[in-house]
Amino acid sequence: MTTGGIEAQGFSFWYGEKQALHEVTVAVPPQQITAFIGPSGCGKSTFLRAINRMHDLVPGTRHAGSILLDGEDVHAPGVDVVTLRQRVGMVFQRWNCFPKSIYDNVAYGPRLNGSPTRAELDAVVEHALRRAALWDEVKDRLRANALGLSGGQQQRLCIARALANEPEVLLLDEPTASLDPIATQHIEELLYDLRRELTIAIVTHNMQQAARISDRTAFFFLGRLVEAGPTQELFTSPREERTEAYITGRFG
Ligand SMILES: Nc1ncnc2c1ncn2[C@@H]1O[C@H](COP(=O)(O)OP(=O)(O)OP(=O)(O)O)[C@@H](O)[C@H]1O
Repeated sequence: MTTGGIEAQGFSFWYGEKQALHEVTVAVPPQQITAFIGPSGCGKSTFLRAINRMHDLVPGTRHAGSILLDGEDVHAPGVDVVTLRQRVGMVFQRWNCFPKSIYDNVAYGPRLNGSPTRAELDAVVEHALRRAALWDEVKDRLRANALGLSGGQQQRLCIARALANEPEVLLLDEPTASLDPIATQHIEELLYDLRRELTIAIVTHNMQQAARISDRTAFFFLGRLVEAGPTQELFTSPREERTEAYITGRFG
């Protein structure tokens, strides 16, 4: 049985000559939310994107070490990147809905992956929208253009689009940074519920958010993982001086 557990082992990453990550070793356990925090430019997004190989298309990048998904190296030869990205969904700060109907946004992945019947597709779309806590708001206008939804609704639609592929892992890169507090709260509640079924990793600049929703927190600084552990422990009794300085606002 697959669980979606992730383990990075001595993972380093370069953009050309620039080394962005230095031997990161960290676990992202299943059925939990893991938050990646740290000052700007410390490598959080680089690490998140490496998990589903978003860098494959960036020329001049390379890595060393490994990132294991269910014990298998995501960079191993023979790994099918399309399948990997179905298993590991990604949501960005700036929601990126397609200029299509709400229905077609969610149906996009399942249509790409097979030839579902209309009834099957209807069921997948409804299930994904329900899981993303959006169904009640859009069920009467599934044919309307997604770009007419509010920012918070579009972000939940992007989550529904990822969920329609039945991923094991959901990666979110500052998903609420462009949202107002109410829309942010909706997303946080949604992630909190989804964590029972998925492995969730979230990059956030908002330490209150990390403290509110995550089970574990990993603190990055200058491309290195400084420390990782249960969120409450990390925030109340960090082991490292640099972690304490960051969470108490002394830098960053
Ligand atoms: N495409 C790229 N080409 C070259 N360097 C890059 C590229 N993307 C990121 N970097 C560099 O890699 C380092 C890590 O960046 P990354 O975006 O992972 O940090 P971050 O912690 O997510 O920052 P932020 O919180 O500001 O998003 C930075 O020095 C950044 O300038």
